[in-house]
Amino acid sequence: MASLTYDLTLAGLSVGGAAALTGVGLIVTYRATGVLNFAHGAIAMVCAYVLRQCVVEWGWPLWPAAALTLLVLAPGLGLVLERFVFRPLSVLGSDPAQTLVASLGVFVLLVGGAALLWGQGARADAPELLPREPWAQLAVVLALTAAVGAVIRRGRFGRELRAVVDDRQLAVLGGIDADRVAAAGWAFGAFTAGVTGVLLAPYVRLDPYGLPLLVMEVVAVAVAARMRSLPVAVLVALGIGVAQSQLTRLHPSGWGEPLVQALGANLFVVALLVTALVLPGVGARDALPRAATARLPTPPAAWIVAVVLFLLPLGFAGRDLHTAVQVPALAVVLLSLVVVTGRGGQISLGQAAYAGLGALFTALLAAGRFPGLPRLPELAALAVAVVLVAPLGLLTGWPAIGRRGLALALATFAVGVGVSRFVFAQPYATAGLSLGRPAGFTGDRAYYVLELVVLALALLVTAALRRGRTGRALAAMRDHESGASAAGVPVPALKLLAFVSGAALAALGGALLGMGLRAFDPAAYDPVRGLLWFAAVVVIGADSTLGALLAAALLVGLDAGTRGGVAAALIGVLAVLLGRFPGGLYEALRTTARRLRLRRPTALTDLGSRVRTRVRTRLHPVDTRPAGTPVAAGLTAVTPTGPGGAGAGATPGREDGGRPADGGGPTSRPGGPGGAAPGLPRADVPPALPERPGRRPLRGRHPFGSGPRTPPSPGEVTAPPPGEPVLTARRLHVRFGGFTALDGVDLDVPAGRVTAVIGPNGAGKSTLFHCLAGTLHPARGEVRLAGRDLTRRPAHARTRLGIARTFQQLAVFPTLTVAENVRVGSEQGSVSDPAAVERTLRLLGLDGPVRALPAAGLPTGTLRRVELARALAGAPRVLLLDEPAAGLDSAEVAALARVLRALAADGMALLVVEHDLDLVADLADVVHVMAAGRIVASGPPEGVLDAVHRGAGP
Ligand SMILES: Nc1ncnc2c1ncn2[C@@H]1O[C@H](COP(=O)(O)OP(=O)(O)OP(=O)(O)O)[C@@H](O)[C@H]1O
Repeated sequence: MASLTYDLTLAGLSVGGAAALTGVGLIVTYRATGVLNFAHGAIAMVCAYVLRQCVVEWGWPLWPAAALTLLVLAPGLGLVLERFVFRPLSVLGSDPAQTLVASLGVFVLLVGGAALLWGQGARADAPELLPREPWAQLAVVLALTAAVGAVIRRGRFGRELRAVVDDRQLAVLGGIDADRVAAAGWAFGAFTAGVTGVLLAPYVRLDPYGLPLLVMEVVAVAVAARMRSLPVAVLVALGIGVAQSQLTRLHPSGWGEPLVQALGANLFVVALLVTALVLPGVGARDALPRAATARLPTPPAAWIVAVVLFLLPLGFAGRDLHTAVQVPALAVVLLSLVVVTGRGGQISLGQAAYAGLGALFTALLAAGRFPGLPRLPELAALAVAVVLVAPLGLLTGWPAIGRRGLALALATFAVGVGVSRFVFAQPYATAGLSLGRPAGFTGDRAYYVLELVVLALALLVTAALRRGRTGRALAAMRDHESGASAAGVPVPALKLLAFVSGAALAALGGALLGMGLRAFDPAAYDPVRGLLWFAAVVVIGADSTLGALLAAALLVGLDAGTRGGVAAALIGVLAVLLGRFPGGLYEALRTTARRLRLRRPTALTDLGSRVRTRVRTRLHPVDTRPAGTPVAAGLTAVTPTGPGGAGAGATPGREDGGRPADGGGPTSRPGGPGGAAPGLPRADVPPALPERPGRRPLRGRHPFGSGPRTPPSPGEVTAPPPGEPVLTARRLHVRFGGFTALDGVDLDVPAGRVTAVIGPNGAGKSTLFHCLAGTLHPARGEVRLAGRDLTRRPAHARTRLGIARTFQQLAVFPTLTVAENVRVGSEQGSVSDPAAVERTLRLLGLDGPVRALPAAGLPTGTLRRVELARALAGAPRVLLLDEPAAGLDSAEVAALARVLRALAADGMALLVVEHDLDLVADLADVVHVMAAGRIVASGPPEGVLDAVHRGAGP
């Protein structure tokens, strides 16, 4: 027994050593470049294949071949990837999620390339570099770890590496060559990948799909070490390796046996699930790259072409038709990614798991083997399977609530691998399972017709999820998650909806795929397929249904028409280049076509431009903008000016009757009383706003007056009269670790007043703001809206109850138009008033041509107005503004101040956190001064600001 323990420990150390090497390589690359290299396993596989090629095929001696593979090829591959893939991305200033897609692209490219070069079959003759007992391998691992640790801790390179990791830009300013550091990181990471591949290949299957996946399964080791500590990674790897091999000694009887066997073979996968789903995520702030989710309008002609192309196979016969049967099924699977990733902006690398579960459940139901359910005909089995798999979408939807970017990629990848290893690969679930086609559709042609019908239904579902209120809310969530929350979008519920509907669609497509092949084939739902499908949808245009159809046709058609692996290689190349063509392949083609058209003006385009110029002249009779001026900059000319419009002196007076209402005092700004400010509307007071002071707000009434009144819904908060606190905070305490950021703060935000909070950096203003907005929950204390306790309510719920906010860093939804941005705000608010959008657009001078423009690329001044309009469209009672003047010029600030004063005069409670004391003096009725987490002075602006100016304040 003792010798068995010893042997198993040795075997475990051997596996753990390879895993440790992977962990060390991943950590070094991540620390040097910020990239979690999903292609690590693929590099390992390529190196193993090259060594085998040299030794077995060409008969080279082992050690020179190994030296060439590990010391030249592997680091060279790393350098090439750094120079041609990842450095251009970092030069383009891309976000980390872009590099994630690129590294998936490299993975897919290398896997596809290997399949092309060496075929898809497994090789059992990989040369052994080191003896079978693990000591030599362990020595290599420990020596490498110690050397890397010493270099990082002591050498000059280590200092540079730490500087680059801490702050790349600062390091570059300090004279460090960050590219050199990144190149070294990539070269070393690729070297460790090569060593791992070469050491593992003789003991596992060497094939293009299996080995890379095996290597990536041990990513848990690096994640457990928080992508930092090399010793932790090595210890965790060795520990799991030994535990996994010791598990093989256990042989419980009954139902536990297959479970223990599965655990014994897959403990690294369990670790991956735990680290990805339970531990807090690494790199959790990255979103999906904008390029991957750009807005893609599809011309109707493209749809006609697609319909014709999808009908064509009905004229095929034999093998061609049999192959074509896979296309609609795969298209349905890819549509699931359009919903989850394209529209919802959520990374999902585990869709293959849902597709496979759809096929497996259908097969089990049709065979009468599904526990607790009778045998069902195929079509009924398909429908029930979809219903059963849909809630399993929570497996990835739930982690998505708190995770983004890399952390979400890892979580969804973990689910994909977990389902594959613990369900699809287990004989108890899949042994002897066949999957027939529905009666009446057994022939390929009839089955293809059935698939087309299902595809049409799936397209309708996808379209419904991408249009209207849900579609806009999903796009808002994709574009700016906290902005969407602030607009009242229930982000967690929406994420669950996206993943659940995505799982249902994937299950539907997966089951069709299985029926097409007349078998449940686990390999068809391998996690590597999940990565390939994700990359395919992203590169072709994630938010395009047509893109999904095209991707399906490409993936099936290319592999069938050429050698297996071509489609993967092509998708990989495109994913690697994704940073170069924003919006994906389809958008790149459209842009190129547009440019070509622009270069060759025709009589028709001349005529078109003349007509457009005439229309514009009529719309902008006094528009003297120079060519190229953004449309928004000319809005002043088309802004309607109703009673009280056109500015001068129209700003309502104050109840306090104190300071001049229109900036006439020493704090007044350029732009003048009522003067038109560029970028902000001349109509600084909305047409429907009251001109008399102190108008009392009406319950359920839109702040801009004349719109239809909606009766208050049950539970809706009633606004108190002006001057009375609407929003109150009592005894707020917030601690960050050992640091007290808020120390018993009390605050009242009264109706019809502008309340300002000022203070030095770090005083706690933003923390207080977050507590009021619901993005932070205080440890103690309470927040109430008109007496109603909101302390534990999330941000979107507070918005729905009447608290709107804007952000210091603009929170707009770039892929939505200006009008759609505002609609998102109106649709989630407590008062559902369709006219609110129009009135709000008019109020902020956004009702001209700019309303139809996507927000992306508009000037900051316009975007500030869009954000404010979005906040106002939900008819809030309280408006929280975080540094609203950030990024505006002084004329825009003056115009903004006029709008805000008008809102307060209409009864709204405004809270402004602001550094600009001139604006505070101009705008506020009450000023609170914060210092060290407390409110240290309060009062009217004159007294408080004078004290601050004299230095008596904090
Ligand atoms: N998430 C956090 N973790 C740790 N400390 C934090 C966190 N957020 C804020 N702090 C600390 O709490 C204190 C108050 O921060 P806060 O951002 O509220 O100040 P502020 O008055 O808004 O400053 P500024 O005007 O610079 O934005 C600061 O010392 C800040 O470093």
